[in-house]
Amino acid sequence: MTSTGGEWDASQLREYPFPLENIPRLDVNDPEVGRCIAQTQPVVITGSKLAEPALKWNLDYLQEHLGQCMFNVFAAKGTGHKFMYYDPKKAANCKDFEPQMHAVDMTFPEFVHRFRTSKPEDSRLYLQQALNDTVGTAIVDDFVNFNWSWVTAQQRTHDWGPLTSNLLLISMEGNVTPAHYDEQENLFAQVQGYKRVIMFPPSQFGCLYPFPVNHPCDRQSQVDFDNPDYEKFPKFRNAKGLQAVVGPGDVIYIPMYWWHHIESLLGGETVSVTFWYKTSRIPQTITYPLSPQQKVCIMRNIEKMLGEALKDPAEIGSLLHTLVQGRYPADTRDFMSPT
Ligand SMILES: O=C(O)CCC(=O)C(=O)O
Ligand SMILES: [Fe+2]
Repeated sequence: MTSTGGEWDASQLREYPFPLENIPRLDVNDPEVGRCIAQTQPVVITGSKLAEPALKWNLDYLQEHLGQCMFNVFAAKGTGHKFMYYDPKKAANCKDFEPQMHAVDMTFPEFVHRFRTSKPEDSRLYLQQALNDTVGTAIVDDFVNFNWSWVTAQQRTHDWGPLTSNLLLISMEGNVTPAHYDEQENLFAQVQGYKRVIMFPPSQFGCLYPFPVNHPCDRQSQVDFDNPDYEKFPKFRNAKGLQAVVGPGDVIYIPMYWWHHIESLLGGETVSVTFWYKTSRIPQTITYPLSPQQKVCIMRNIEKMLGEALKDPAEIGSLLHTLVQGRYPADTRDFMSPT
């Protein structure tokens, strides 16, 4: 992959053991964009002007225009660079769980000060704050001037549900959001700096070994991409990804249930804004075989149902093993194909 304008170079990209192909990069007026979204295939969209008023959102501008509210900031554990999300509500399910980051909420000027004076031995920071009406009037003015007509047309064309939130992400260079999938459609607008996005389709669920649904790290891969444990996660050898580098003005479509790993490249802070939409309504006719997305949804529901039925998440694994071992090999076609 090469940089289009020389703003980043390939030496900044971390090295991983899996093969990568490029995500298509298309102009907003290219009809192929609509086809990619309709087929839930990732695509980088240029020229949409989705978050154009935010292209000036560097730290100085934001400090001047953001309100005095407290912001959600995460600090990575130790000197680590990974920001693995976890659900504090599920932490009670795992007595030995040790989060890899913790929340350190602060005002924006405090964040900027810590950001600018940070030394290599300090914890890295990552601000992840929902854009709402407490963020200051100048920012609300910019927000109102986003290209809502384009994004709402996408929502309508693809029969998505309501917009649920816009997350403002301000990252230090070199921070990594490890591979995970979300349960919403995402038009992710890059406004400052460059991010590398690596994605894997939902069909690679088995290669990426997500944590159990009742674990605080639900939806996150258990595989450490920097040091994969192939004994524990042998199918990670079969993982094959797609990648793109997004810069100011680019929008990348991250379809629901698609795995994504995101690195902030070197060159100062990176700023992004997400547009998360609920997925489309249940189709009136279901076609078989089901899609990999539908199968992920079924697996999640089975895990949730077992958790509720057993009233103890620790019992789910042994029940599932008893259900499968010696009974259901990976391919049951030999003895279960209908005539
Ligand atoms: O940009 C990042 O670091 C993470 C963003 C992400 O996971 C998302 O938008 O769903
Ligand atoms: Fe995500």
